[in-house]
Amino acid sequence: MPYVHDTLTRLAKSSPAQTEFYQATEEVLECLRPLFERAPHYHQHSIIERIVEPERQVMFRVSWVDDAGRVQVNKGYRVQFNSALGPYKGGLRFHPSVTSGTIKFLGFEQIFKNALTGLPIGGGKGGADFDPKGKSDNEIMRFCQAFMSELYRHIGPHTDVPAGDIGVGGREIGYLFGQYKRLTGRYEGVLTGKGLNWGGSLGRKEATGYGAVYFAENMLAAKGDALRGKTCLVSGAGNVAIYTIEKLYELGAKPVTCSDSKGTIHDPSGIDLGLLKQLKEVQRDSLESYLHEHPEAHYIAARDYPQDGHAVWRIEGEAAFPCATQNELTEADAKTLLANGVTCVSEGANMPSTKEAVDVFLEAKIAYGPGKAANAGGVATSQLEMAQNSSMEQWPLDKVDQKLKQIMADIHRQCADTASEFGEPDNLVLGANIAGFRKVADAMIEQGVI
Ligand SMILES: NC(=O)C1=CN([C@@H]2O[C@H](COP(=O)(O)OP(=O)(O)OC[C@H]3O[C@@H](n4cnc5c(N)ncnc54)[C@H](OP(=O)(O)O)[C@@H]3O)[C@@H](O)[C@H]2O)C=CC1
Ligand SMILES: O=C(O)CCC(=O)C(=O)O
Repeated sequence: MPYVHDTLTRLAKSSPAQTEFYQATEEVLECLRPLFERAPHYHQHSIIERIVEPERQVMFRVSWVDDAGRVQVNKGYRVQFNSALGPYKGGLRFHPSVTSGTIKFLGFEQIFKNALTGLPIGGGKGGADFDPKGKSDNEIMRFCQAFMSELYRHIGPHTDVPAGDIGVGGREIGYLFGQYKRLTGRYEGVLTGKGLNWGGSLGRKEATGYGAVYFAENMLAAKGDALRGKTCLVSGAGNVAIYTIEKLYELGAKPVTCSDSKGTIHDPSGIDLGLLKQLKEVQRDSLESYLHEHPEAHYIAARDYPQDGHAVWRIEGEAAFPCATQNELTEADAKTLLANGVTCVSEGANMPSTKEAVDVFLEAKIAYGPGKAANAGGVATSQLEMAQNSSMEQWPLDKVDQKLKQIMADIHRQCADTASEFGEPDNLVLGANIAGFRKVADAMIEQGVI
């Protein structure tokens, strides 16, 4: 299929050094080959050439004053990738590793993820190379205010609705919302993940992690299995990891690991969830402090990780939930997971498995849920927050959770049905990419050349 190859070659030339973006586009476009054979009209409308180009990208300077009175400067980004299905929707990431390529890969993934939810949301993403670690609350506030002082002119409840991602949680959304309100004079649903007494939705904080566990339960049910009684490996120790662990306990599984950027905790008796929340949500402390309360647990410092992978994936378990960051699970890790008896991998993070690791999972035909399907519960619940904001309601937790459960079951069904339609019933990567793409591509064709 020359145009898949040509598009990838052109991207590699026009977006040099954007390796994560290239990785994400290559996976999607390669999966679309069998669809293009059956439906040549997508090529006639140049859909893939259009879909890999963001509709709009803004890059801006963020200047702010630290506690010592020094002026600090960061780079800010918002990529408004595709609005065929609705207003741009996607989180903001504050992390020192952020580049324009990171934001583009996340925005590209978001297009298909949001389409899979079946809700009217387009794809976008943003962020900054700002490191929230070690900053005071006042410094975080001044940074967020400076960031929003530029971003506010590009967003709105019917245009583009940002939310959280790595380094952006309830505290940051609060400061960003306050500054938007001050600059525009409008109290409206321009961000999601808001505080519960000022427009937030019950269940949004928990939704990504809960959704990744619901997705795993759906994948296992299709194979006549369940999470109950399984030992589970979770990476990360942030929003997604914490609520993955919480839901695993609720469903009768035993999560035994978590990790942050400095190291991994392995607690064979099960992660102490209350302590994890205290350390990460309240104290913003390193995971090493877990040992003060649980000296019997094991701590593996990042410097002692295997050369070719991550410590979490070398521990024995039956189901795995990568919930930290991109490319955190290598080919060697994937092989170790299989050798240790893992039969289910559900990705809470975005693109956490390298391409080679994904190939290992697909080859083995285990229950493998790619991030754009398995972690879609977060953005889906953000859309439920938008719906509550526009009708000036707040729904009870039960209602939000029931909707989340249904959305995750529907996403699983769409991915599985589409995979079967294309002759690879176990390949949910193929299913997710084709099912998401078709919705966006059809809408783009119906809306004309824009
Ligand atoms: N929040 C959401 O609703 C959604 C998030 N996601 C994805 O889930 C993943 C986690 O996000 P979230 O939990 O919100 O973020 P948080 O900032 O709450 O937590 C991130 C966790 O991952 C660790 N981590 C981050 N970057 C690295 C790195 N480069 N190396 C090692 N560890 C790292 C952090 O360690 P430390 O504590 O040391 O910083 C932290 O424990 C991301 O891939 C995100 O894109 C996907 C869908 C929705
Ligand atoms: O809730 C949202 O709008 C976006 C969540 C997100 O960033 C993601 O799905 O990766």
